[in-house]
Amino acid sequence: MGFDIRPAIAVTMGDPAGIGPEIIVKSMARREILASCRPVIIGDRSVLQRAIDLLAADLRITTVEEMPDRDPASGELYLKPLSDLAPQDMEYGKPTAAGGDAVFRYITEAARLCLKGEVDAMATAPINKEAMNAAGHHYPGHTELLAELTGTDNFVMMLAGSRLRVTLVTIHEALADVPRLVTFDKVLATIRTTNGDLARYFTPRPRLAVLALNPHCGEGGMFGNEDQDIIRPAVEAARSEGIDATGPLSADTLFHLAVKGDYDAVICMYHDQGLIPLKLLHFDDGVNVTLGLPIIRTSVDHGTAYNLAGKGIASEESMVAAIKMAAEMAVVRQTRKA
Ligand SMILES: NC(=O)c1ccc[n+]([C@@H]2O[C@H](COP(=O)([O-])OP(=O)(O)OC[C@H]3O[C@@H](n4cnc5c(N)ncnc54)[C@H](O)[C@@H]3O)[C@@H](O)[C@H]2O)c1
Ligand SMILES: N[C@H](C(=O)O)[C@H](O)COP(=O)(O)O
Repeated sequence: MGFDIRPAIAVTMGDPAGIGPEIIVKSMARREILASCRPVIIGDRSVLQRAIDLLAADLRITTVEEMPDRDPASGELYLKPLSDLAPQDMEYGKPTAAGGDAVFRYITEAARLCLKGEVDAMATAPINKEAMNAAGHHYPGHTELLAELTGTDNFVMMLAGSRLRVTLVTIHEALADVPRLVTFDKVLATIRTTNGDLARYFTPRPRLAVLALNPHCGEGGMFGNEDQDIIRPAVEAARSEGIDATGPLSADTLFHLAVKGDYDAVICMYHDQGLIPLKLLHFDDGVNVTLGLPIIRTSVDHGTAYNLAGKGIASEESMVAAIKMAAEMAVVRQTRKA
């Protein structure tokens, strides 16, 4: 049994100075979005209207307090307004603390709506983390903020495209800190969470590749001991729990095999180990998914792109893919419950 009506998806507007509002408007003009879900934007009326005007989109805003239990009419855009930004706080390419505070409220409200079951999932447009921190909200990104809001200890960042999925053991960390943060517990927790949520939403028995930290898996200790001393035991522990994990595997060749189809996801030790190959293949349509949360959250795989903001030329493909994936995950969850 699926939904009686399409799943409700809260779409947070992202940094008002970036491309978020315009890629949302472009996405909402796409037939496939309304065919898959009932979106409600959490954001700012003036900023959204500016994006509609910029793109000359045939859309009109309906302000809502609660998620309506009917599909929007053709061209109707549901907006839950949470800010009323002044002109100086919505200038293209100029992030401000007021904008950073607004995005914090959009994300917090979307998470609350998900936790209360008023919407089925959330999809986020890009934020500027520096602006959010300047407003006093000290989080490296959405992922860590949502983990705190939902009381989640074991959360994992996944970026996914049709050819490759990567998950990360460490996320927004200085590279110099990574070796210290790659611990047995963290690697094992990442494998478990990746396995659990991939099985729940994407593929019944995930085949997981676990990458080495060092070149050639440390070459017997010549280039580091983490692979043999930490990652290998964590993979063995996961295998003893019945998880189909293999590793540590040399990162340089592994992506070639994963893209050929040998693995359903690649577990990477640090941000750019995974995100460089992912964005190389899927910059246009990749989706960022936070695994391990009690709610469904997806996002674009790119940032605020200030160099494009206000020009109307930024691609909406990743936003479209993120909203559609959130809706698909909500349907899978609903079907499982029934
Ligand atoms: N999900 C998120 O909220 C998220 C993700 C990544 C980066 N960020 C934030 O965004 C800000 C800028 O980061 P950055 O410069 O590293 O990355 P960025 O993704 O904003 O820009 C990198 C390059 O990609 C281009 N680009 C990005 N999105 C595009 C799109 N939709 N269509 C066409 N071209 C696009 C930009 O023009 C730029 O040349 C930072 O504050 C960063 O923290 C947020
Ligand atoms: N690491 C992500 C990327 O490069 O796409 C990005 O920073 C998003 O992080 P949050 O989803 O935590 O904001």
